Amino acid sequence: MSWTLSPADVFSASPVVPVMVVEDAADAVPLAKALAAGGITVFEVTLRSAAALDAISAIARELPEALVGAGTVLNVAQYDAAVAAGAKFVITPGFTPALLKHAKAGPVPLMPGIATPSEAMQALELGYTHLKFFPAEINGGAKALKALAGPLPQLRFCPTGGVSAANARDYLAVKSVMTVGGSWMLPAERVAAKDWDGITRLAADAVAAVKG
Ligand SMILES: O=C(O)C(=O)C[C@H](O)[C@H](O)COP(=O)(O)O
Repeated sequence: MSWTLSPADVFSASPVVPVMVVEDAADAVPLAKALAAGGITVFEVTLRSAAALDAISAIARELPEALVGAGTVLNVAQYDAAVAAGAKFVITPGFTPALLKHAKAGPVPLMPGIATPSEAMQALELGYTHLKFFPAEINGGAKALKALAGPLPQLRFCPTGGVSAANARDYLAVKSVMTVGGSWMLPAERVAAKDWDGITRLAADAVAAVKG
């Protein structure tokens, strides 16, 4: 692999990764700046909106010291598009062998989503050790992840999906968990209202919550 960054660099850059859905590309930079003011400088922009690639480009350009990545990447074309837009890492909800083989030869790290031991083993077999546990809470939460990670100590995880200020520390207490992902610090209604100060407060609260 000739990735410019290691997955460990990404997972260790912040104890919490905000999962962003950006509907209007003009919101991308103010939203990223609001999160940065709250102490979070790693961003996962999901490719679930038409504005996502423009949002990634804008954040990469305006906040060069931050780490902006793409989420919800489902196939090789989206991996390539995310890289072209300036994504420094890629996260997926699940994986296909084709996508993992493609990303291995690509320039930026990919962290595949898994939910079962067999999926974790397949990802490991394909050379991937830093994985997203998704959807985390509905699959049994921190207890389930601890049990899953037990026989796979070489793996590291970012649980995402249902993570909140209330349970983030339970996940981070699991030895294999390096960071958690979630959208709780940027509720859609606050983004729609351009309540950047409110989002800064929620981001600061999230950082305080994960640190305990
Ligand atoms: O699209 C992806 O790749 C995802 O990561 C799915 C969800 O957007 C995150 O899991 C956030 O989930 P919540 O924090 O529960 O809102």
